[in-house]
Order: sequence, then C-alpha cells, then structure tokens
Amino acid sequence: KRRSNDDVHLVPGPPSAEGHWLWGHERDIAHNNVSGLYTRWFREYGPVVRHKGALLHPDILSIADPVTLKYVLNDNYTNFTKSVYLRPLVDRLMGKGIVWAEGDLHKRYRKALAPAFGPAHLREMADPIFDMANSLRHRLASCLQESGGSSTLDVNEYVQSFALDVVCKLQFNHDTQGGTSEDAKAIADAWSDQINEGLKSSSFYGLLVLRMFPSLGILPLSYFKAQSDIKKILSRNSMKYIVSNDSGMKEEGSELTFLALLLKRINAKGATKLSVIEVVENINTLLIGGFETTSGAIKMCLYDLAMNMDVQTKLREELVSFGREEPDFEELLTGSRLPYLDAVVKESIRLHPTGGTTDRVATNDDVLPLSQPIELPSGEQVHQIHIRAGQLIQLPMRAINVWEEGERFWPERWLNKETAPSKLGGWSNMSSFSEGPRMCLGWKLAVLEMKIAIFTLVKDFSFCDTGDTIETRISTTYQTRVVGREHEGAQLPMKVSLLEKSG
Ligand code: HEM
Repeated sequence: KRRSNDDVHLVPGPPSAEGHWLWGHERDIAHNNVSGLYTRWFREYGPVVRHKGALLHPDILSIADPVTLKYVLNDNYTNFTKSVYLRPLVDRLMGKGIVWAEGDLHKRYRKALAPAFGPAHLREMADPIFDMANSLRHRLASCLQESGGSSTLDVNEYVQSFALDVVCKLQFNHDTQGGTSEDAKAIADAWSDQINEGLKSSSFYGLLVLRMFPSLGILPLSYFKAQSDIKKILSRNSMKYIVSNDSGMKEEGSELTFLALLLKRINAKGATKLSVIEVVENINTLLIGGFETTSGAIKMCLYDLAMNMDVQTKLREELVSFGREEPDFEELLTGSRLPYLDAVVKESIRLHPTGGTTDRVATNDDVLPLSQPIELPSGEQVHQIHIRAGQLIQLPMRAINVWEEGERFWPERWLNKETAPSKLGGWSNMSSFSEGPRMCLGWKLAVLEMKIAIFTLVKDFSFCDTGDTIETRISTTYQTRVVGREHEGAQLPMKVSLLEKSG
C-alpha cells in the first residue's frame, strides 16, 4: 500500500540484493568509514538515494540535494522531526533539552538559550579559552620534554581534556585543572565508556532493535547503561552547582556562565521561563553538545595537518609571522588576519563534520522538491518526490559536504570565491552545523575554540602521521580507531614533537 501511495520506490539507489535480507543496507553503512557508502551512492545514483532499511523497515531516503535539504531543514522544518532512533538516544545521554525537543518546546528552549551564544558573551569567552589552550600547551610540552622532545601520543586524550576544560569553565566557571578534577574525570571516563560501547557491533544491532521496539530502551544492556550513566553524572553535577547556589557568576554582567544565564530564566516571566529540571536538562545538553563535537573537530584538524605536512608548514608560517601572542576575537572569527588558519579549519570541518550524521522523519505526507529531476529508466522525469508520513530521511553530513566539492583536503579552495563551496545552506555552505531554525546553536563558539586550539598548538608542536591506518566510525559522534587494534577503542595516535624555539 505504502509503495503505491508514494514516489519513494522511483528514487534510484543500490540494488536490494546488495543489502542483507535482515539488516538491509544499514549494516554496511555502519561497517564502512563515516559516510563512505553514502558518498559512493550519491556519485552513482545522484543526490537523493533510496536504500533498504534493517528489520523490514520501509526504504530510507538519503539526501545531499541542496534544494531538498533546505526544504527539510528550513522551509518546512516543522514537518520533520528527529526519529524514534535518535530522540531516545539523545534523552538517554543528556535528557530532554533543546536537542531532544520538538515544536513549541524547541522554540521556547531556543529563545531561552540563544543569548548565551550572542556576540557579547562570545567575546568574553575568548580569553578563558586561550588560557586553557595555553595550559594544554604546557601539559603537552612537559610530557614531551620527559621523552626527549618527541613521542607518539593519543591526541584524542589531550584534546578531549582541553574541550572539557573549556566547557566546564563556560558552564559553571569550574576549573577542571586540565581534566584532572574529580568532576571532569567522572565525565571523561563515563564518556569514553559509552563511546567504546557504541563502537561494538552489538550496539549497532541494539539500536536497530530499539528503533522497532522503543520501549526496550529500559533493558539493562551495557550500551544503554553507559549512556544513562553519563546523564546521571551530568545531572548530579549540574544539581550540585544549582543547590549550592554557585552558578559561577562573580558579579552581575561579568563572566556570565551558561548556568547563570539559564538560572535567570527560572524567575523569568513568559515564554522563556524554565523550570529547574529544564535548566538541568539543557545544561547537560550544552555540556555534551559542546564537549565531544568540538574535541572531535580539533583532533581531526590535527590529523588532516599530520597527513598533509605541506599544509601544516604553510599554516605554521602564517601563525609565526602573525606578530602578536594572540589574535583577538574578531580576527579569529572573521579570519581577516589569519586567512590560512580560517581556510584550514573550514576545510577540516567540511571533511569531518563531527556531528556525524542526523535524521528526520516526516510527521505528515509531504512533497520533496529537487534541484534536478530524477530520470527513470523509461526516460520519464520525476521533478518532486511524494512521501508519506513516517518516511525516514538520513542526512549524512560528510557525504553531503563532499558530494559536489570532493574529498581532497585542500584548504586553498576557501581562499578563492570561485573554488569555495557555494551551493549548500548553513555556515560557509556546509552541512556540518546543519541549517535553518535547528542549526547548531554553538557553531561560533566551536569555530572560536577550534581556531584558538590550532593556533596555540601548531605554533609550538609538529604533528606527524604514525603510519597506522585510521578508520572513522559513528559512536554518538565521529570517532577514530586504529585498524588492527580496534579492541583498544577510540584513539588517534600521532607523533608529536616539540619545536625547537619553545624548548
Ligand atoms: C565542531 C563542533 C560542532 C559541530 C560539528 C556541531 C554540529 C551540530 C549539528 C549538525 C547540529 C544539528 C543536529 C540536528 O538538528 O540533527 C547541532 C545542534 C546543536 N548544537 Fe552543535 N555542533 C558543534 C559544537 C557545538 C557547541 C560548542 C555547542 C554548545 C556549547 C553546540 C550546541 C548545539 C545545540 C544546543 C544544538 C541544538 C540546536 C537546536 O536543535 O535548535 N554545538 N550541532
């Protein structure tokens, strides 16, 4: 009945026979590098692709067409919610905050949270972020000095401690002392447990079964338990600051923490009023949303530089010749004085959108517009796709970004209007932070943090490839591990050396 009522069956895609009878194409997607299969399919079949779902799930649509994306994420976004696969996962990890919310609740949260990311507040964040980047630089330098100036390190670990440092400082004005405080250790350990659980094949099957039977989320499986543990730790942490009335705010108007800003909403009147529980769930959301994604982006940028030493050298020359210890907020955000740093960061975010992939489900029947018609074998052209309520749509961000622009790491593309991406919506015509009314709220902070970290680290250290083959997988977000040493879990080894001038 479904097939006769919509156009999904007309959309081209990989043959059903290529997919597993029970797991469809979804198992192959999960067992390939992030977005790897989607990239191949978009090239082969065009920017809208149909593939087979697991466990007899109706066919799934995956989209890279800019016109269709704009329709789903922007023009008619209220008709497309996150799926029963994604929302419970978000709830288990961080609660029913802004990432989980839909409809009016989402609008209310967005209005309440947006001021935390306004320009005035962001400007105040740059100095503390530089302080934490310098403390990371010292930690790394002293570790390398102990081993003669050079060593193979899991860059993941160092960058994660920095990102956690930053987010705890901005949330609560809590100093994690380079990730060594009790609170920071509890969060980091619980986080890496759930990432490593998520990398196991069992979690892939577990999540698909859960998509079919959402109520099974209460089963005591280790992956689900690891996710709930994170939420418990985060909520306990947030409540501690709320109950002790220590929001980290020193005085009105100065160093406003996220928590202080949100606590003001408890006494607010009207649409932006929040309850204590709503504050906790949103603070948890900002902590996780701001921690893992940004640390992933910094680590992947260092990896890109390690794999492209000519780019690393060219970038270092720009940073060293900058002339001052630190660029200011505007110089960082606009890239005006550091154009190559800006290009490197954009190129890395294009190739490694650390949010990984996201999805949407149509709540009502709808018609998807296309930028180019689909040509059927009969020669007939399909100019739009009728879909039914319940249609699942995948948005594989990496494949979307590389579909027209290519997979080569080439920062120079951003230095010229002719070669810079221009077709997609979202920041710098990329899907990495999504687009429309649900676009990433923290994108400016993420870019600021990334640039500060890369600026500070690349001036003083060199990052080289170890020769290990690195594979990328999604476990909540974009993860890396070493082929042949998958059992060691998420990691990103690199040979890091202290450059002479700072020795
Ligand atoms: C490189 C780092 C980051 C990336 C790649 C990233 C990516 C994304 C993406 C793709 C979404 C949309 C997800 C969807 O709708 O399905 C999103 C939403 C969101 N992000 Fe980020 N993010 C990053 C950093 C941050 C930071 C630093 C924060 C805040 C501290 C943050 C807070 C949020 C919030 C609150 C939302 C929900 C927005 C809404 O639904 O209205 N993100 N992010």
